[in-house]
Amino acid sequence: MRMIEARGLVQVFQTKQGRQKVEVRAVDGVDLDIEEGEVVGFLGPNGAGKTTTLRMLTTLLKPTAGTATVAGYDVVTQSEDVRRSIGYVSQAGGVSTFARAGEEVMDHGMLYGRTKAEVEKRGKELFEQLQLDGLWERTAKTMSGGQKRRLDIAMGLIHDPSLIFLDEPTTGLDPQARANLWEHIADLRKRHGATICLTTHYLDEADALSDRIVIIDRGRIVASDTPDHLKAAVSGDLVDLEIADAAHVADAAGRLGALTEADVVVDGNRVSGRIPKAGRAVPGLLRDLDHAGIVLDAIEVHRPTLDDVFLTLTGRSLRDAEAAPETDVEPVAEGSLA
Ligand SMILES: Nc1ncnc2c1ncn2[C@@H]1O[C@H](COP(=O)(O)OP(=O)(O)OP(=O)(O)O)[C@@H](O)[C@H]1O
Repeated sequence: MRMIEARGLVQVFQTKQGRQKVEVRAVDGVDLDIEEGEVVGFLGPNGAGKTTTLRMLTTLLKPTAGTATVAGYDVVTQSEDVRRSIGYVSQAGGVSTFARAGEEVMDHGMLYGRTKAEVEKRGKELFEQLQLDGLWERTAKTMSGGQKRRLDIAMGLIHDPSLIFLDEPTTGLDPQARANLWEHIADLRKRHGATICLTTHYLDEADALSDRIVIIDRGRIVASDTPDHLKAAVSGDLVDLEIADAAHVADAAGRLGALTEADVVVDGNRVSGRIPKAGRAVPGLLRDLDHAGIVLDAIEVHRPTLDDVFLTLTGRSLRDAEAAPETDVEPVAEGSLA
């Protein structure tokens, strides 16, 4: 079953910049098809439009233009049905600081029409699966960042949704808590066959969790494929040679250059270049260098990263795009359905 189908989704915010009214096209024509059981990571720099896309798909924001069905229901005309079918964990999280964790999760489940007995059973299962055992009676105020985030996820799952939206699930967590949460997210799919959409600006997170990565930049989808295909399609592997004798550097650069259409970079005794399928090409290169009497001090081969992919697609590195200053805008209106 197709869980998400979006065509031409657009979100325009009316904002003020000083006295002037300006329009921000936060999402600018997004088409998207997501099948049941897929884990899809939306990757892009701050302000790319990831959260806004998610808010339209979760019915929190009415699209300015375009259409979308989620779990088979239209996000505008059947928003109640969409909401019943999905779990949504926002960037800010949904748990209040002072309520007892177990009670709050149960209350949330009962909002979806589940009985007290059902939500208690399901809630306790989730606490165990998400390593929150012992915290049922505790308030979120006394929990660590990682525990709070896992509690947010328990809230998002209490009504057994088959489609889950996680907005930046691990932002602000330390590396260990992030790795732990990744395991839980991977487990959700394994145990429940859930379809998961998550947004992130962490390359390693998108890579580790997603079957498919949707790269978003300036409100548009610039690529959508498996992490391996994305990396293979847009850039070769980086081969970095350190030449023992400086007199051989130019010769080595020529031999590496014969394997690639990309530029070869020479820096002192180091020669590097991107070549497609390095695993296959490097043995031949080493034999060639050896026959020519060129001795290497070192060789390193790096698979392309998602940052290389982003750079090839947009001309900017994800890190530079993140660092770009945000325009200071004040929202005037948004087409909220809530
Ligand atoms: N309510 C709003 N009013 C005006 N502009 C908005 C509003 N919400 C978002 N924007 C703008 O829309 C653009 C997309 O924002 P969005 O939050 O969707 O990006 P994002 O990719 O999720 O980034 P982040 O990783 O920072 O959450 C940004 O330029 C943002 O400033």
